[in-house]
Amino acid sequence: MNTRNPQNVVVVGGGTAGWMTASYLKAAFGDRISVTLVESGRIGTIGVGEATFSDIRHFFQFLDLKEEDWMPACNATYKLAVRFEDWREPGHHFYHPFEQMRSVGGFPLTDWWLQNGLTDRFDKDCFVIASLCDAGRSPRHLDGRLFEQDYVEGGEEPVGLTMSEHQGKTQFPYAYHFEAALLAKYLTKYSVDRGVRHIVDEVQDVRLDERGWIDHVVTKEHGELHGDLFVDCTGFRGLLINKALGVPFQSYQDTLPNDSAVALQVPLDMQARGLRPCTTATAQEAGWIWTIPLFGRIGTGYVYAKDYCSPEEAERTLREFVGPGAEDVEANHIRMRIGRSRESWANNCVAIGLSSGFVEPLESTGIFFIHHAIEQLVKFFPAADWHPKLRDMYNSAIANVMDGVREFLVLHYIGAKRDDTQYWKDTKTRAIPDGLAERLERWKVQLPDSENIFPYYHGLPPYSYMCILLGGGAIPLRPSPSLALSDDTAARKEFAAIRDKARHLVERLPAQYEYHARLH
Ligand SMILES: Cc1cc2nc3c(=O)[nH]c(=O)nc-3n(C[C@H](O)[C@H](O)[C@H](O)COP(=O)(O)OP(=O)(O)OC[C@H]3O[C@@H](n4cnc5c(N)ncnc54)[C@H](O)[C@@H]3O)c2cc1C
Ligand SMILES: N[C@@H](Cc1c[nH]c2cc(Cl)ccc12)C(=O)O
Repeated sequence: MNTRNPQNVVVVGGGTAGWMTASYLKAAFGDRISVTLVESGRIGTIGVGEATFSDIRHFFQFLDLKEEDWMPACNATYKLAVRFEDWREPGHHFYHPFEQMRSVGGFPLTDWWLQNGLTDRFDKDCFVIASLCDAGRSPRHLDGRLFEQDYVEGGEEPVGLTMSEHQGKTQFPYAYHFEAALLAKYLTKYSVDRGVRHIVDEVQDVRLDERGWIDHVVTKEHGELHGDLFVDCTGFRGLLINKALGVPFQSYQDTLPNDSAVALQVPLDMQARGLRPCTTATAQEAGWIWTIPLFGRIGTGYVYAKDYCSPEEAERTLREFVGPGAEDVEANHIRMRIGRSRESWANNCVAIGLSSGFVEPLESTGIFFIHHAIEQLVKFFPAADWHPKLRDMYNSAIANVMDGVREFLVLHYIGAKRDDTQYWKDTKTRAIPDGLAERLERWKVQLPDSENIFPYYHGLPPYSYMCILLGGGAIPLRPSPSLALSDDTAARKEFAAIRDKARHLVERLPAQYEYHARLH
């Protein structure tokens, strides 16, 4: 048995994963551990404009960072939803918002909507946020007050819980868009100020001891770096976990074929164009394009499967989609490794970020995976005996989160009615993950609920599944038969209350640009 006190942590990699890990570990354990972060000055990071889950606010709270400090430093904006365009048919859009589903008489409002909705827009009938997004509103008034929701700011939200403990309690109404490279820079200062040793150098070799545990890494200019716990944040390379320790990578490519992306950062006049308070995912012939509105620019990119589209074609499509403004901007072509390392923690190495795993950025889950992994690392942090059960529980939690998200993403493709190209036709006949086929049959007669979705914590509540099913339009759905026999007065009242509230808020809330122009 190993008896190495895991107090000296070496983080290899200085992307979002590396700096989020270093800063969080310091915030959690202070000077009771030492943290060294080594990052290459030559090998770049995957720093595109990024979108998050709302849970990321717990990360910032844990580090005691305030929106007014970190947001301007990272060109950050609020994200109220993901807007899906053209997934059902050209010109159609729907939202997946950060807003809890109301229920009436024990049935979700979407069930009542299937029975007898006010309009043909489930999202506008059931969520206030859909109207705020269509109208480009900010979730805060100019004096900083959050618009009134089931989540009441300054209320009773417990602090110090992990994301999984928060799930299902309240739903915070927004997440963020920010520039990942700027956040990494911001967290570098935070970490170094709190004692993280920062080394800019390249790791050239990883030396194992006789049991196959990492003894030290060898750098080009700083010699050997010894540690007890090594965190692999080297991105798609997986330098420690895959290359040195030989942990196999399990691809998700059979069910999620998108393996490439081309990205652009386009400076735009937001004052003239306005600022959408959501991420947009626009379906394309061989994938989809993300549009992430940052303050002063948009981050945009085409995610596609190279079996169906060449990089040149993808770049051309993206540039046409963006229109004027991107002519002088250089495109960043990225090959994505889709899937996960079979184990993210092996011996004394924990992989966090892209080295642990990645699914395409369709629901902005990359940073959520990182945040979740760090919380789990703190929860299962080893003692001197490195009890293998702690490692096993960590590995199960990470595998479940990724496998669950994979299912949710696959649903986007089989649930989308679009089938006008070979790419979209093939989305309807491709293999799907074990378990999903059976769940789909259930959802056709009963909308997703906590009992019939992927059975382990993976960040997504049942209502998220409802949005994708109702918005995509390919899967035939029906209301619970019981509703036809029930009095729908209360449901009608709820639909009317949502419509009135949305109208009231659209009139009173400032435009997203106006709010952010004050903040920045
Ligand atoms: C196209 C695309 C779009 C995405 N969009 C989103 C999104 O909207 N929302 C979201 O949450 N996530 C998104 N992600 C995921 C997100 O970008 C990553 O999860 C996040 O940036 C973390 O990356 P990382 O730190 O693991 O790796 P990287 O950013 O690749 O960083 C790797 C680090 O390792 C260092 N390194 C590598 N080798 C060595 C070596 N030998 N020695 C020393 N250092 C080394 C590099 O210098 C670098 O600092 C997206 C990813 C892709 C590919
Ligand atoms: N707990 C996550 C999950 C979530 C709930 N609603 C949404 C909406 C979107 Cl667009 C993504 C993610 C989510 C969270 O609150 O962030």
